[in-house]
Amino acid sequence: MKKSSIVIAGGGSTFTPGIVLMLLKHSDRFPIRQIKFYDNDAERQKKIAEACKILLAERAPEIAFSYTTDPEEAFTDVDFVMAHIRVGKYAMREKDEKIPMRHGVFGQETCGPGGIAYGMRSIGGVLEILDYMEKYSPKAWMLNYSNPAAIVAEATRRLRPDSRIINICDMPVGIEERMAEILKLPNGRKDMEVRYYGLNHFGWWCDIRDKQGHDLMPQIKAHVKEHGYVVNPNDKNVEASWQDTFAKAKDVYAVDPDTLPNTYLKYYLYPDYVFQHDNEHPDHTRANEVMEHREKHVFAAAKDIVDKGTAKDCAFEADDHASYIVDLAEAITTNQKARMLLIVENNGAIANFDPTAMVEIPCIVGANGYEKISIGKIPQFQKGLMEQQVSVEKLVVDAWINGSYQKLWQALTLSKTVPSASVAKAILDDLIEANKAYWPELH
Ligand SMILES: NC(=O)c1ccc[n+]([C@@H]2O[C@H](COP(=O)([O-])OP(=O)(O)OC[C@H]3O[C@@H](n4cnc5c(N)ncnc54)[C@H](O)[C@@H]3O)[C@@H](O)[C@H]2O)c1
Ligand SMILES: O=P(O)(O)OC[C@H]1O[C@H](O[C@H]2[C@H](O)[C@@H](O)[C@@H](O)O[C@@H]2CO)[C@H](O)[C@@H](O)[C@@H]1O
Ligand SMILES: [Mn+2]
Repeated sequence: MKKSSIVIAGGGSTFTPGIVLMLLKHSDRFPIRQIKFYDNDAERQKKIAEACKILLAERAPEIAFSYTTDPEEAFTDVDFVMAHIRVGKYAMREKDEKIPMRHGVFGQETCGPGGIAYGMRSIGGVLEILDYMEKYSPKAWMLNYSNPAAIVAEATRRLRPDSRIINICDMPVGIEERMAEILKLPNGRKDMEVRYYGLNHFGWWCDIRDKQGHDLMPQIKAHVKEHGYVVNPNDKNVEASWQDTFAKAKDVYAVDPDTLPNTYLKYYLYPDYVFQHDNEHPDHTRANEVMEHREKHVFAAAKDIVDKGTAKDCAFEADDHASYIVDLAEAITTNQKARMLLIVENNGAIANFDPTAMVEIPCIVGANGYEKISIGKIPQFQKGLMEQQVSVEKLVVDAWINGSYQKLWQALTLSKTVPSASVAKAILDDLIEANKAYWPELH
């Protein structure tokens, strides 16, 4: 079987070790000849890369490994670019989450004003690495995790319509794993076949069946009605804020019991609850939790490997976040025709929704990319919510392309998470100040 060459863009990411371990774990179905890391922060990347260098030398010496900040070195001779950059890093995520709070609106990484600010930073960064890929490895595929995936996907649709980029998200993967646990399915989520529709971080399951075609929705709904997506309330491996999110799915589900919701809908259906909950500790948001936990844990594990000179018994862990990107790469490499949720241009897959919208729906993935599964007409409730949200995302891309203050004010004003045009303007003016080093100049 063909051996692939991969560059991980955002090599200094806290998720990089998990992806490397997942790649090694699945090397039988997706063999690799080369792994490279690319980042624009040499110091951050070096800490992760030097640890992964030791791990790979010990566990997979046949794989060529290198890391660089030089685009030509990074993007030459690759089959896949696995992209998970965070433009502005956690310092800017913290601002995305805290600035809206000053104005009575919740702050979040990818949703509401925080997601809009993040999108205005990410578009340039993702286009830059996509252009590097097309320059140095034009036949490669970019498998993009960089967030906010909805805005990044709309920007690449508009500005790089012919690019070989597939935008993905692992939130449905994580929720489906929980559904499978609720159902006690032996092979986890892979024992399910789902129909799902929406935008990224803004979607619903409308049909879930086992491989024999039996309807699994009633049993899952009965659980979610009582417990949300919480499986074990005492699971020490789940951070408290994530446990809250899984529990809140109960109230999100109550609004439309005909479907099962993505957890992110809580931000749009209960923005008041989220703000009140987060405003109990406005100086300590999710970004602070991630810096105190995941970032500290991953970089401490990397340092431990380098200090000891071995990755034996190291604390690096693979996670489901990584398996999805491997599934996608394998499906393309082996023309597997695997059924996967992707963020793709609608073009009629959802019959009564904007054909140019980037929607998250099941696709069949093979060597030439993907084919969309037809969803048909969606209900008025979801259609109305999605039309508002997709318009926000499109206005953000308009603002980025045209350097338009007016369009970005409209995007914030239109968001279901912002109460008025005056609050939107106050948040916008603060975000402009904080993002001077990252956003295009607005006029
Ligand atoms: N799509 C999904 O479902 C999903 C799931 C998890 C994480 N993510 C995303 O993955 C990304 C990484 O997350 P993280 O928490 O590990 O972030 P992180 O800050 O730990 O790592 C991001 C890396 O990207 C680098 N970077 C920033 N701008 C860059 C640029 N212009 N070019 C090259 N490198 C650049 C940074 O230096 C950093 O090393 C984020 O965008 C996050 O939102 C997406
Ligand atoms: O607050 P964070 O940085 O921990 O998570 C934000 C991301 O959350 C989702 O990804 C989760 C995924 O759903 C879960 O199964 C597990 O793999 O961890 C991931 C990262 O926590 C979401 O899909 C991403 O877009 C967010 O960036
Ligand atoms: Mn996601």
